[in-house]
Formats: sequence, structure tokens, C-alpha cells
Amino acid sequence: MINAPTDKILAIGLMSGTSVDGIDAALVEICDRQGILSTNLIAGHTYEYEADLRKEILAVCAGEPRSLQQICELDDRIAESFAKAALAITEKSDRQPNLIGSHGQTVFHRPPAGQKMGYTVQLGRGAVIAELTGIKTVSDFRVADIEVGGQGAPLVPMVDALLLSHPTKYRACQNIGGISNVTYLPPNAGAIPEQIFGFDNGAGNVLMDMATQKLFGQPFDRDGAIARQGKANLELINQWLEQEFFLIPPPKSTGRELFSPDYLKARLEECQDLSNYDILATLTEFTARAISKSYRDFLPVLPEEVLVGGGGGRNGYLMERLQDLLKPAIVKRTDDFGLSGDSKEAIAFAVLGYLRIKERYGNLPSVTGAKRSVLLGRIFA
Ligand SMILES: Nc1ncnc2c1ncn2[C@@H]1O[C@H](COP(=O)(O)OP(=O)(O)OP(=O)(O)O)[C@@H](O)[C@H]1O
Ligand SMILES: CC(=O)N[C@H]1[C@@H]2OC[C@@H](O2)[C@@H](O)[C@@H]1O[C@H](C)C(=O)O
Repeated sequence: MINAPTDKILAIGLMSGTSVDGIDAALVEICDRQGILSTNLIAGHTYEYEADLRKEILAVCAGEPRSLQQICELDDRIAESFAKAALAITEKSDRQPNLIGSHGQTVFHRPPAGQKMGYTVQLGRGAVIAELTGIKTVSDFRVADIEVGGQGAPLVPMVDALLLSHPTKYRACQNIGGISNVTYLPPNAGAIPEQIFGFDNGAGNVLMDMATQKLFGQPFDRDGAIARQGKANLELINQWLEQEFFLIPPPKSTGRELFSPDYLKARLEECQDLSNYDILATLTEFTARAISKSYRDFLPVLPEEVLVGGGGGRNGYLMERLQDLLKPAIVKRTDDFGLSGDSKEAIAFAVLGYLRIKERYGNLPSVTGAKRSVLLGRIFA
């Protein structure tokens, strides 16, 4: 028997998501056996942003005015933090990585509307990361998809299809980060990319986080311990789920522009009769129901297994609510399927970087609505 040629590289994936909690870095071995990819996570870590940098990013995300010069300086400061994270995670191996795939930090995202092309901005330029680390860097992953009419998001579905599809089962990969998004994987999805769907399906943790900070002075509701003590108001939730974002069919993407501090303020005004615990319970149930409703409304087949990634998977109460709402599907964290839920998005950008240098398409037009498949990312050597 002739052994299939195998390509093995050591790559770093870098991602900071809509929670803006820090830079998720993954040092990952990517094994390519004639186009069939597998990954082996050597190390994964979240490097927190410096407090003032995080504050500045959140201010820009919230639309506070800044000069172009200030934005450029922020771009480089973020790139420097990403480079630092890459160098720190490199220490976990005695081998030098061949590649960095860096998502950067989204500070603005406007999906396409009618004839109007979308616009998306990720700061942390790849040129600076490549310069400071000496490692070939791929960044700016979303722009090429936007340029062919796509949403530019979500992009992880391609990697879900490559790493997590099952030969016979219907699966959904549910990410619950700041924003939540789903990938629908019919059996053997890797072989039938046009049948893969994916879209953003609501505010993941972002509203719960902002409310926990405002009402309880804590960064987030650890394990859902606060929400668990309250009672959700279903009348309000059903009203909130009538909002246009939840009703329009995919392709769709969203961000902090919609689920903003102002959005939370308006919801909290509607919660005046509720205790703070009930408010957290209501926002948590809102996140869970937005997800379950999106499956019933938009997925061709309800999944048998739901693989949850992102920080929301650590919220035991939210996971219980999802399990209840999505039964008979089995809801588990991706870790139970051999892929770290905390590092999943960082791993995904390492893989997308790999696809780029191999000149393999990175977007899925059935997910983003793009007119065609394209190479994602700019390479800085
Ligand atoms: N133990 C925990 N209990 C409850 N929630 C948690 C826990 N750990 C993390 N989280 C939640 O997860 C969030 C971070 O999730 P994650 O790192 O996936 O976000 P992200 O990378 O910004 O996401 P995305 O790019 O998908 O928007 C935290 O802000 C918090 O709300
Ligand atoms: C514009 C942008 O940064 N979108 C993020 C965000 O965070 C979650 C959700 O909204 C998703 O669409 C996307 O990230 C993941 C990594 C993706 O592209 O698959």
C-alpha cells in the first residue's frame, strides 16, 4: 500500500471576538492528508487585553468618535498585542511555527443590504504581526467574501465542515461567544459543501455580560448562577423575538452594532417590574430561545447532536436551557467531541490561514451568501 502524502505544519491561530475579553491563541498542528484535514491542539490560551486597550476597543465598537489617526494607532496597538500573544504561545513548543492565521479584532460590521455591499473592519494589521514575530501571517479574512457580495461572516462553518462533520448524523455546531452563530452539518458535510448552512443567531453572551456588569458588578454570570435564581419573563422574550433580525432568513450576520449598550438599555426599560435576578434569567432564556427558534425556523433538518463552542458553553444554566429547548437533540460542548470549545475559533483561523496559503477556498457561499467561493485573507511574509 502506498502511503498518502501528508502535509504537517505547526500554525498559530489568533482571535479576539465580540466579547473583547482577550486574544484567544491556539498553537495547533494541522495535518493534511490529501485534502482531509485534522488538527492537534498543542496549546491554547487567552491573553487578556490591557484594561485601557479593552476600554478603547469597546468605545470604538460603541461608535464613539475617534480621529483616523487614533484608529490607525489603535490598529497597531492591537497588532502588537496579537504579536505578543503569538510569541508567548510559541514558547509552548520547541518548534518554530510556520504560519499565523490572525482574525484581528472586529470593531465594525455592517452586513450587505440590498445592492449595498457590506463593510467590515478588523483591526490588528497582519503586516505588523508578521514583522514582530518573523512568522508568515494571514489576516483580513472577511474582506474578500464581502467583496463578492457575502456577509463576511460567519467563516468558521468551513472549518466545522472539515473537522466536525459526522458520516451519518445531522449536527449543528453552535458557537456562543459575544454573538452566537450556528453551522448546520448534514451527514458527511465535507463532501457536499453546498448543503451546509450557517448564520448568526443572536446575542450570545453580550447582553448577559453587559447586564451582569451593570446590575451585579461582575464581568459575567459565572455558570449562570445568577440567572438560575431568577424567573424568565416569556412574554417579553416572545416580543423581543419578533424583532426583524430574528425573522429574516439566512444569510445573516450581526454584531455589537445591533446588540449594543443602547439595545440593552431599551430592553432593561421594558424589564422595570422584574428583579435583577429575573432580568438575568430573562436575558439568558432570550439567548437560548433565539438559538432554538432559529433551528426550527431555518434549518432543513433538526440536528441530532448540537456541539457547543465558545464561552457560553461554560454557562451550565444556559446549557441546561438549550438541552431542554432542543430535545431530543443531544447538546454537549465540542470538548466532548475532541475539539476544545475555548480554542475553537482560534484553531479555525489557523486552519483558514492554512487554506489560504494552499490557495484553497475559505468561504462557503451557501453560508455567507457570497456570489462565489474565494480565497480568504491577505498574506504577509
Ligand atoms: N464559566 C463561565 N460561565 C458563564 N459564562 C462564561 C464562563 N466562561 C466564559 N463565559 C462567557 O463567555 C464569554 C466569552 O466567550 P468567547 O471567548 O467565546 O467570546 P468571543 O471569543 O468574544 O466570541 P465571538 O467571537 O464568538 O463573538 C464571556 O464574556 C462570558 O460571557
Ligand atoms: C464580523 C464578526 O467579527 N463576526 C463574528 C462575530 O462573533 C460571532 C459571530 O459574530 C460570527 O459571525 C463572527 O465570528 C466567527 C468567528 C465566524 O466568523 O465564524
